[in-house]
Amino acid sequence: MTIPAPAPAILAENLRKSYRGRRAVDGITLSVQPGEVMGVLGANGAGKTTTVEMIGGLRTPEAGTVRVLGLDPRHDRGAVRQVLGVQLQQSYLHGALTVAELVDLYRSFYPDPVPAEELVDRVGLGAQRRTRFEKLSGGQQQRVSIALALAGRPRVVILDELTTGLDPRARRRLWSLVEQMRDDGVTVLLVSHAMDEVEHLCDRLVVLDAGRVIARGTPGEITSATGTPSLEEAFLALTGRDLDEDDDGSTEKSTTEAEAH
Ligand SMILES: Nc1ncnc2c1ncn2[C@@H]1O[C@H](COP(=O)(O)OP(=O)(O)OP(=O)(O)O)[C@@H](O)[C@H]1O
Repeated sequence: MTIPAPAPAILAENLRKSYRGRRAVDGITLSVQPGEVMGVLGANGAGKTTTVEMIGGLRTPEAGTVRVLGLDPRHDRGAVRQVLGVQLQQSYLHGALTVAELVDLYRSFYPDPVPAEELVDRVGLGAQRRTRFEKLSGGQQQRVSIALALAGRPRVVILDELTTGLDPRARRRLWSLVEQMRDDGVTVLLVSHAMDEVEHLCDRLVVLDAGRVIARGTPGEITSATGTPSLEEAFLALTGRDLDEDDDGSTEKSTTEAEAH
């Protein structure tokens, strides 16, 4: 007897989105299995944030479908909010509120939230509980937005640029947090620029370039498919640019899918 594969925790098919007539996301399909940590890697402007915002129901796709645990984030908003936690790149949080007030506010959205103290301690902000959000450092603000994404015990989490701008100790702390999520069976979609982060945390990844998936697989599968010794060199070989270079869509590039499996 064959055991059927579990339904994907995230399924996005043929997503498209343009801004002022220019395609930012051009037919992206990805699926993430329950409990998997999936990386979304790409240079600046490759379409990573637009993709995960569509998956999170924060942006409306021009075409394509999204399901999170079988739910449509745009039509089943209430139900999706109970199972999905989103940490966004830009923070829309109210600067005058303290960490404790923000945590209390977000906890109030859920029937069985994580206790406030545990949430704040998990991201290492116990000492900043009474500090206003606007007075925190960039890294501390990022950690608040992660704590808020975890407030409702989500089964699926989207993390956009988890550790950008953080010092090495803060990065390691957040990596442990993601490892803990994985141990708890949480599905994670992780947008990143950082090769070491993706290699360390992700079971599989998609590489985006100019709004398309140009490679997918485990970090090992992608490096061996490109015949390169490291993920960084695989990325260079696939895109012809390094991760700090902007993707302004004006350069010529391969649009062939280098599927690693
Ligand atoms: N609100 C917007 N209005 C107009 N253009 C946008 C908007 N958001 C994104 N874009 C453009 O769409 C393209 C993809 O942007 P997106 O933010 O999705 O890429 P990204 O891979 O997340 O980049 P980064 O790593 O810099 O965050 C870029 O060319 C960007 O300039």
